[in-house]
Amino acid sequence: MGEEAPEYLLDGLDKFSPLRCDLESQGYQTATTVGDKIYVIGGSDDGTKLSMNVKVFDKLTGIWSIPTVLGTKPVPSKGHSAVLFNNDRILILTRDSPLDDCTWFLEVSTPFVKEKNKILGTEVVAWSKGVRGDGPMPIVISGPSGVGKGTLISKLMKEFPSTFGFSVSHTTRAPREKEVDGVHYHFTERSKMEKEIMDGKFLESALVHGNLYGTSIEAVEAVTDAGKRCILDIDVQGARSVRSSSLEAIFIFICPPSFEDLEKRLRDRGTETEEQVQKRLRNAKAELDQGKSPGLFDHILVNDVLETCYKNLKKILGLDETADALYQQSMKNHKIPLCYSISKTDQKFLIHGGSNELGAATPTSFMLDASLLKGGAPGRTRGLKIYAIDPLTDSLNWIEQL
Ligand SMILES: Nc1nc2c(ncn2[C@@H]2O[C@H](COP(=O)(O)OP(=O)(O)O)[C@@H](O)[C@H]2O)c(=O)[nH]1
Ligand SMILES: Nc1ncnc2c1ncn2[C@@H]1O[C@H](COP(=O)(O)OP(=O)(O)O)[C@@H](O)[C@H]1O
Repeated sequence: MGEEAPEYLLDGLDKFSPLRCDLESQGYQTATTVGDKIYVIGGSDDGTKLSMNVKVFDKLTGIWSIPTVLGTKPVPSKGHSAVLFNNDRILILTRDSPLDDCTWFLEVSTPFVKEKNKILGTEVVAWSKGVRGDGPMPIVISGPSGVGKGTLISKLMKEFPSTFGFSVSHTTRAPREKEVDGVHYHFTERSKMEKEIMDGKFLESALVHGNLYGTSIEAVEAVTDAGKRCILDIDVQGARSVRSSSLEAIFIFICPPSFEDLEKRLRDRGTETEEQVQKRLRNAKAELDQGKSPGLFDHILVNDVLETCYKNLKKILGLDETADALYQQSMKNHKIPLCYSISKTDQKFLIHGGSNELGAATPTSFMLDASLLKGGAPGRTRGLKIYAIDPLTDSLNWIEQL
């Protein structure tokens, strides 16, 4: 049978009891030891719900520090459990939370965190939300200026408004006439954006046609937090950066039927000066070459007749969402109980919610299978499986895979 998971509550901090009292009074809840460090998580915001702030105690130096926290932390809950997982991240299970919002990972020494650590020169931790199965992967769409990326994305968002969400990039270029700040782009100052890039807030950034463009981690998370599948419209350099990051995505490159068509579309759009058009056409040649780089794009679509290209795009994205909608519903209907015990066997966790007061067929115990995890910060941690346990037999008899 499985080992009992240690109680990663503040009891682990006996040695530092004055600090422990202080931490308790501030609402800190769990302390997890990873190597020479203790990660203390919690914090009270309004007295009823507990927040997810992080403090780190270095056992070697005896110094507490507040790390740089990347990614969006879980919303305040009525409490949480913390269990070390794979020695590089802490599994956080929030109490009294719907199944689609209960599993989080605080990454403390994953490759992403180590890289950011090196760049920023400070202690870094990163939040990543756990999602079941493969989850819908973000979609990266690239292609030269004027090829029709925006047009295709708008069609998709219009036809499937609750399925897709657009990752709103930051840019230092000036807004076009009909562009709205925060909707099409976050229009920003160069120095401000450069500082935010240095602070690790961006998933990727690139200089394109003389301006700085970039995808913030927050932009991608805002879409996934809304339960939508994220679409990124970024240039080939950005696609390359995302490809080499730990964010798993589907990469699609859009080509024009001919260079002449591209030029005509760009001019007819009428949003650029002649000088800018010339620059974009010059860059288009290199982009079209790079689009063919082996292993970079999963799919190449020619946007000749718009409707045909759109149909092919939908085919690639496998737009049968019925099964997913049913699944999402069941994830919302089931909840991790307020009180539970948690035990761990290899990479599986048994969350035992005790007796079911209603005596009804509502599961209060669950099994979380984390043996096939992939991804992680700066994106979601995918591959989780959650099973509800039959409350009538209270045995390891999975009634359904949620
Ligand atoms: N790397 C990167 N490229 C971006 C981002 N946002 C937009 N782009 C790319 O920047 C280029 C110029 O975009 P834009 O100024 O809107 O012009 P348009 O493509 O002609 O409509 C396009 O190739 C976009 O795909 C971003 O966040 N990161
Ligand atoms: N298949 C197509 N045939 C003809 N014109 C198109 C097609 N797709 C897009 N367009 C037009 O080309 C111009 C550029 O498209 P847009 O979506 O802005 O490109 P991008 O976002 O790639 O820069 C727009 O005026 C758009 O209406």
